[in-house]
This record gives sequence, structure tokens and C-alpha cells, in this order.
Amino acid sequence: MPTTVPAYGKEAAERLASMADVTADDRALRRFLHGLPGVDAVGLQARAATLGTRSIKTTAKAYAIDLAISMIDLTTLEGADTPGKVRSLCAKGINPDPTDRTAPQVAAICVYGDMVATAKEALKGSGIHVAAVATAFPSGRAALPVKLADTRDAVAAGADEIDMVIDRGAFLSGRYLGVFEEIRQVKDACVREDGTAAHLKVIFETGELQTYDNVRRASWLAMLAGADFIKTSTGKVAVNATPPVTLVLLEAVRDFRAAVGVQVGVKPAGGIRTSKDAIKYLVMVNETLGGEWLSPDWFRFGASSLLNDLLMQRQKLSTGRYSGPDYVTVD
Ligand SMILES: O=C[C@H](O)COP(=O)(O)O
Repeated sequence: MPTTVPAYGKEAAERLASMADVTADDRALRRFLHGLPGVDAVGLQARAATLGTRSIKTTAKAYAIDLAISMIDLTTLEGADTPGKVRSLCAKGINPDPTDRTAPQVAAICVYGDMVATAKEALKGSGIHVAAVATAFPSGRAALPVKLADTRDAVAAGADEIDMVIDRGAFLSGRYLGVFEEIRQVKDACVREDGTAAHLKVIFETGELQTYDNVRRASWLAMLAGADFIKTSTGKVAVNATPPVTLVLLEAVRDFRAAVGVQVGVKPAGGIRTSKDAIKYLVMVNETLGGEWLSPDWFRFGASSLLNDLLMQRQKLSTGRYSGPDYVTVD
């Protein structure tokens, strides 16, 4: 079985190795995570609110709408999903606006593992990735071998990206090394026979992590374990992505790159439905991380209905009016 060789480059690999002692045992990891600076909740919420009030010009808005479309992981994660529904979602991802071929494609189609082959076939030649949720999504409640089998299955079926959930019970009980090891093993399960690997997104379910300090600790834990992306939520609990919680993730990837030299992506997911909200997130990325993260390689929106609103706003900008109710397909 091949093992993960991070494509970080020599210098970054050395810096990561020099941080290895923080993950040497449970006590060292706890000391490191609890030694991270605490999050000033009031300041964080104020910063997120201020960034959300920035006004942007119409030309910048058109650019932002197209960028946001290109960053969507267009998602269907329902027990009632069918191959037909997945195929039509893929068709929509490839050609979001049949009346306007200039509309960009989405970044990925996100499905349960058993739908990966269907999505892969439907997206053939488009360049759009297939993302699969795995590791007993959304609860994460299964034995590790089951989670690894879930991951390997999705990768074997052709998943380009794996969205795993962490074990929140273990994390909240302070069993950090257990969570770290689980992420490491899932990362290894992402490696294909040819040595290439599916990208790993690590979902925290921030709505269950209780404090911003915990969100910051989970971010560092996942990045140390090899996450390619860190992701807020499953979209399946009462509180999903919020601007303040996403800001904690953005600050963590910024600080991780400054410390280790490795760039990690961010994916807020769940409850992001309007263009206005999406643009607020893009402003937050730009102001916190700069242009280097403003690409689908480094920032994604996990969303099921955001695309429709972006398409409606896009058409409003180009024609000056909203289209009728039949303009967008209802998924
Ligand atoms: O990861 C994506 C979410 O499951 C989608 O959530 P949403 O339906 O609230 O957009």
C-alpha cells in the first residue's frame, strides 16, 4: 500500500518535520494546541461584521460573481439522491446558464461515495472535480476501519477530493492525538495505486465545537495532520458556516503558511445561499489572505442553492432585470 508523500517541497517538509515534536504524543499535542493564542470573540465578530459591510463597484461585483461560481462545490447530499439527480446536477455544473455560455463552470460536484462513479462519468472531459463525503459523514460515528474503507471506496470509484468529518466526540474529550491519527490514516487512504492522491478536506462541524478557541485548535490539528483544505461544516446541523468561524479558519491557514510554508485551502459550507453572502466571504478572503487564496484551488463554497442566486444576480447585472422564475433550475 503506498503511503502519503506530501507534495510540499523539501524546505516545507523540513519545517514540518521540525514541528513533528508537537505531535509526538498526546501531552505534546495538547500543550501545543492549548498554547495557541486564544480567540478574542468580540474582536473576531466585529472584524467579520466590518468586512461584511464593504461596498464594491459593479465591475468588481461581476468579477466576484463569476469567481464565486467557479469556487462552488455544487452539492447534493440527500438520502433520496438518485443517479438521475446527480447527472442533472453535473450538467448544471458544466453549463450553469444554458442561455449564456460565458457563465463559468463550478469547481466540483459533491456527493455521497456511492454516487462518485455516476458523477465521474457525467463530468468526463469537463475538468470539474468529483468530491465525495466520507468517514461516516455527517456524524463521523463509525469504527476507523469502516471510515477508511469508505474513503478507499470513493477514491477507487474516481473521487478527486475527499471531504472527511472529524470525530467531534474525541476532539471535545481532548483526545487530540486520536483525531490527528485518524486524519493521517484517512490521508493515506486517499492515495491511489499510481501514487497520486485525492485532495483531503477536513470538516470540523464548527457548530458542534462550542468555542472559537476549539475551532482554531481543530484547524491547526488538521493542518498538522496533512489536510489540503479545512472546512467548517457538513450542512447537516443547526449552525453551519458563519463569517466569524470562517475568519478563524482563514487566520489559521495564514498563520500556518507563515510558520510552515505550506498553503492550505478553506471551504465554508452550509447555509450560504445568496450572492451577497458569497461576496462578503470573498472580501474576507481578500482582506485576510490576499489574492493568492482567491482561486478555486484555495477557496471553495460548499453549497446546494447558492449557484441559482449567483446566476440570477449575474443576469441582472448583464440585462438590468431579473429573469422569470423558470430561469434557474430548481434542484
Ligand atoms: O457542503 C455543503 C452543504 O452540505 C450544503 O449546504 P446547503 O444546502 O446549506 O447549501
